[in-house]
Order: sequence, then structure tokens, then C-alpha cells
Amino acid sequence: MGPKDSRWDRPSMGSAGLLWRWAGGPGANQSEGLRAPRWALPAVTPAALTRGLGWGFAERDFQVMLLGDSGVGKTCFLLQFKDGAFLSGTFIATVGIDFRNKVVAVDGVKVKLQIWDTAGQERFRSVTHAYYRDAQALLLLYDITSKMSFDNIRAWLTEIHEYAQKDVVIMLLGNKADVSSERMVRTEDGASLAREYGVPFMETSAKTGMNVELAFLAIARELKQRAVQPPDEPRFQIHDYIEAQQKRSGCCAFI
Ligand SMILES: Nc1nc2c(ncn2[C@@H]2O[C@H](COP(=O)(O)OP(=O)(O)OP(=O)(O)O)[C@@H](O)[C@H]2O)c(=O)[nH]1
Ligand SMILES: [Mg+2]
Repeated sequence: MGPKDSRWDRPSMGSAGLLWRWAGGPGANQSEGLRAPRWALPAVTPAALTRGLGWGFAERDFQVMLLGDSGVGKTCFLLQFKDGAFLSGTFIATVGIDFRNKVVAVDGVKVKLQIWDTAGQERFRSVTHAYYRDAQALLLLYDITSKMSFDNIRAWLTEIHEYAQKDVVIMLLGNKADVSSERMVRTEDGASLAREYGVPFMETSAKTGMNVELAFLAIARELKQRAVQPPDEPRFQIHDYIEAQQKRSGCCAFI
């Protein structure tokens, strides 16, 4: 058993690229951050890797999943957040599932986001379903230049309802907002769908970086507050936070 075994799969872009990823599903080993059996890990563990990369110990650790049709920009969205870069040119569809870690500071607390980038293609759906239940937050993307990707959001929400944790944090994102000349979905339609489901909404651009960091920071803040907030304190309001941040930055894509 090892890397040549068919259940092993090298992450194509994972930040822990030294590690072989167990492709047998989340049940492979729930106690490890990576889905690899303990006996198969090389000497470099994920924790040692993160320390080696200067992240230090994160005080909180959450899993976030990116979902949405193939081509809406999930991988680019993640790369923009992680590396501040945009991959233009040929579209390379994600195969199965991949991940990146990023530590962000929320009120002085280090919060590690382990972000799972899923394949939007239908044929990988059974692989990605297996990971839903481990996610504390889901970023659900459509492409504002693709009506179909927007129309499919209801189906995605049905899947989420079926497979994800009941209290999972969901955020709806209309990506590719930089391509306004090809817009097929109005901002208000995105906002009204989000209102219908009671989830926060933003338009974003993985190309320009518009609202990319804000989306992840809002999620990190919501998850951290949920984890540490005493029950008698007023709950953190993610909608209000996003609105306030956007007003501060002068950005107008939130309704
Ligand atoms: N203009 C523009 N293009 C984008 C943006 N985000 C992604 N793209 C382009 O859209 C295409 C698809 O992007 P990906 O990030 O690979 O899409 P994906 O959602 O990960 O697709 P799957 O892996 O198949 O699920 C690529 O050609 C990107 O360059 C964006 O915000 N603006
Ligand atoms: Mg992808």
C-alpha cells in the first residue's frame, strides 16, 4: 500500500505537496488533518509543515469548502486568496478534491482555514459528497456570466441540505464580476436568491481580488465567534459585518 495504490492521489496544488493524499474519503482517518492513515504519513506531519512555513500554532482550525458548477472560478478564487495570484489562460478543471491552508487573524486570534477546492464536474460529485459533513462553512459560487451556473444554485443548496452539517455556514458568491460586459445574472437576482435562503451574498472577482479576502474573513470571523462566544452575548451578524466592511472599502456589490 502506498503512493502507487489506486486510492492514493498526489494533490495537484495542495500546499502540503510533499504529502500523498488518501483518496479513500474522509473516513480514512478522522483524527488527522489530512486524509491519510497515520502509519502511512512521512516524517513531515501537517502540523510540522505549517510550523515550518511560519504559520505557528493556530488557535482555531476550521474547514471550508468551495462548491459550484465547473468553471465558475473556485480554484482561481482559492489561489487569489492564498497567493494573491490569478491564473488566466487555459482552464484546467479540478479533478476530485484539493486543498490549501491559510491562517488569518481574527481579533488577535490565529484561525486556520483548511480550504477544500472541489471539482464542479458532475462525475466527481460522489467523491465530493463524502467531504460535506466535515465542513463548517461552504462558499457556493456561480458565474455572473453564466445563467446556468446561477440556475443550478438551487440544486447545490438541495445537495448541501442533504449532505452537510445542519448548522453549516453558507455564503453565496457571484464570481467573475470583472466581466461586466458579459453579465447574464443581475446583482439583485443573486441578492434575492440569497435572501430567500437566508445566506449572505457578495459579488466577487478571482481576477481582480474583489471581495475575495472579505468572503474568507467573514467566514473565519463567524466560525471563530461561534466557537468562543458565550451564549449570553449578542450573536455576531455576518450580514452586518460584510455590509460594514464593504461600506468602508467603498465597494457596492452587496445588496
Ligand atoms: N474574468 C474572470 N475569469 C475568471 C474568474 N475566475 C475564474 N476565471 C476563469 O474561469 C475559468 C475557470 O476557473 P476555475 O477556477 O478553474 O474554475 P473551477 O470552478 O475551479 O472549475 P472546476 O475545477 O471544473 O470545478 C478559468 O479560465 C479562469 O481563468 C474571474 O473572477 N474573472
Ligand atoms: Mg477547480
